[in-house]
Amino acid sequence: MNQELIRKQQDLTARLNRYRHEYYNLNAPSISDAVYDRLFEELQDLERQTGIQMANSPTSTVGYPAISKLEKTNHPIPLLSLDKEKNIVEVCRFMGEHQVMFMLKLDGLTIKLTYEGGELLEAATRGDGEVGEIVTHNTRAIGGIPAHIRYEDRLVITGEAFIRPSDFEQLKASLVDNNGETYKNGRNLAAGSVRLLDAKTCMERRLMFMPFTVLEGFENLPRKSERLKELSALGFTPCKYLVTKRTLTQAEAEDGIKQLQQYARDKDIPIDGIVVTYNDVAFAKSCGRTGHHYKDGLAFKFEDDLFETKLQMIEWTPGRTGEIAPVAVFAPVEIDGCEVSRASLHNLSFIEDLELMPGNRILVSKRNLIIPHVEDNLDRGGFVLESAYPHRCPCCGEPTRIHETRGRNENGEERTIKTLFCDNAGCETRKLKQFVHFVGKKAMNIEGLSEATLEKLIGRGWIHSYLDVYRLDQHKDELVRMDGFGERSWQRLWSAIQQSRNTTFERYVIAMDIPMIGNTASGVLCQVFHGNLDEFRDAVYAGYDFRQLPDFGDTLHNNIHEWFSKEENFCIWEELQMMMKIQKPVQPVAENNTQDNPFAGKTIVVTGKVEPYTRDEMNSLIASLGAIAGSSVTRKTHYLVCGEKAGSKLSKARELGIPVLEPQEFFRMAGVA
Ligand SMILES: NC(=O)c1ccc[n+]([C@@H]2O[C@H](COP(=O)([O-])OP(=O)(O)OC[C@H]3O[C@@H](n4cnc5c(N)ncnc54)[C@H](O)[C@@H]3O)[C@@H](O)[C@H]2O)c1
Ligand SMILES: [Zn+2]
Repeated sequence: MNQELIRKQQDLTARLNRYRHEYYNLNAPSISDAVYDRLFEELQDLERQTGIQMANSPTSTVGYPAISKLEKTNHPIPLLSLDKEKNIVEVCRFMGEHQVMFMLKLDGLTIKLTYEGGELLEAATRGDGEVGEIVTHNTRAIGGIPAHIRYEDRLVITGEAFIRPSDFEQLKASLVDNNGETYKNGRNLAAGSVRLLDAKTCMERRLMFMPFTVLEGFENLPRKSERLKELSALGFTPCKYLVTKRTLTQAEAEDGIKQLQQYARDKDIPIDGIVVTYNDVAFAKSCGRTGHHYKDGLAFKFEDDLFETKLQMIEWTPGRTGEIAPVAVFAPVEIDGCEVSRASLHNLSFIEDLELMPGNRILVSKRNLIIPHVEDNLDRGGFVLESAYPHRCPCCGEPTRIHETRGRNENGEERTIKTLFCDNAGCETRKLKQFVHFVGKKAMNIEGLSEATLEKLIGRGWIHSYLDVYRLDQHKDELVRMDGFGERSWQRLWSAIQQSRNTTFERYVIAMDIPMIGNTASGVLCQVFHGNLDEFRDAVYAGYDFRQLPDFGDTLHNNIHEWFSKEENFCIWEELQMMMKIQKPVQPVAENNTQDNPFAGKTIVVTGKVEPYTRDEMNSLIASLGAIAGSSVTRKTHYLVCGEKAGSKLSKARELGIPVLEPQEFFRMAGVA
């Protein structure tokens, strides 16, 4: 047993160290802070049980050794982390009768500033607490750092460089991290920016600095809060804090925390907790330290939304493409007042990565407060892929197959993704789901054909193919005698079926269920092929390259060609059309326009405000010119129409050498001015 615990401890130490490298050096973490913190606690537990602590354990070291081209500097007074606490009762116990400061726990990157003779000598990051990186060159690019101060003695302060949440929202649209992905949060962007070699780029990141501790200087003042307050007069903006005047009740402590949280929201300051620290400098010093933190303070972290539970089983259900989707079934947990006991596991690779087996303790969250998600497995080890999935389809019993595709995982990294398939075209569940899609709102839109009704109709053998839906009247007599069905239901259903014959290019294409062709893609196809299904089909057989269309890539291109290459698909495509009346596209292509305007067949992207038009109106105008309205600037874009307050699309177009048109010029060329 002990051996097993030690193995687990070593695995977890190695994993957490990998996460630290991603977080501190690459500024691109692959797991959330909440999950990191839970694994950290798990490791602390294991260390207590085994009585062993590795020299490189994250529980006894700070940050991570920095690897970068930046020069290094020593911290004679080590810069440590903070002990974490989620329980307010523990926070009150920690405070005891001491005077404490409640402070914002700023969420950015810690910087230490050293001044001598009133001049800024050096700015450095925390690094591993003993050795940090010199980032003095970037101080001019960070708001809130005075270069000269009216204080002649040596002054050393620590504080946080951060990006305001509202600034981050704007910046993230145009920036990517080390992996070429958009930044997940402002802390990663702030950390990446402070450590840039080039101050000019750093300047664009709108960083702010707020000091929270005076390490050296103002030695005559006995309290931390007094020393911090002095910094205001020198031109700094100290971190917001409250000082206790007497011992607080739990309710008062909670109230203080709420006040600070509200303050941070109002002032647009990013925080990930509240710091509680003894105010008396001499007493604080006497508290000592561990390898990880000083004992004079702690970080109260807001209750995260991770829930520990036990995985009971993995349920597998075939869908309409034949893909068999895994769902985790776990012991119910209450999240935001709802009981949750199931979460999608996406695919086989997701299960493999988490090494999930029934009986494991797992961490579950609700992402964006809606979708339950399995974040991590606390009991890894002993996983065997072969026993993780059913070798026969749970619906039809035919052998399953593992399908491998190149794709991206949750963090956007490219990798092989394994999915489980049932290839049996007659597999009942699969067929049922296909029909559900076929009659759905975006496809043929037949009201009254619920999944339950479809299941009955398929079960009685009345519908095998889509065509059978339109021949249901052959079974009318039996149908009206079916449970819960009657003459009136039949009339309603039959009239809905008849109405659905009057349909559009887009609906028809969606109903055919070509993988990944939904609303947007079918809309583009409708425009390009003038709402004409035959024109589209002919183009496919003539080898049309769909990659030239906006937002179409290799996958969509291949999906279309693959779909049409199957004879049974082609038959349905042709036969079903005979039962349909395809309406002309809503935006009729202005024939005379297409001939003599230069935009026919071109892809046009609009950015910024083009008064007095809304974006939708601009897109309709583009469509009426026989052109395609793209949503992002790529190499396939022909023109960018650039209105007021243009953003990153403009720089992208310039980078790619794509012609940029002023709105007036665009209207003139289009002949609508
Ligand atoms: N997602 C990941 O992969 C990953 C990896 C490593 C670390 N992390 C996150 O980082 C945390 C540990 O990192 P850490 O030790 O760098 O930071 P921390 O979250 O433990 O906080 C300690 C730091 O907070 C700063 N701070 C901000 N405001 C302060 C104030 N008012 N007073 C004092 N200090 C203040 C200080 O620099 C201090 O060093 C973890 O809890 C986790 O959330 C995440
Ligand atoms: Zn099957």
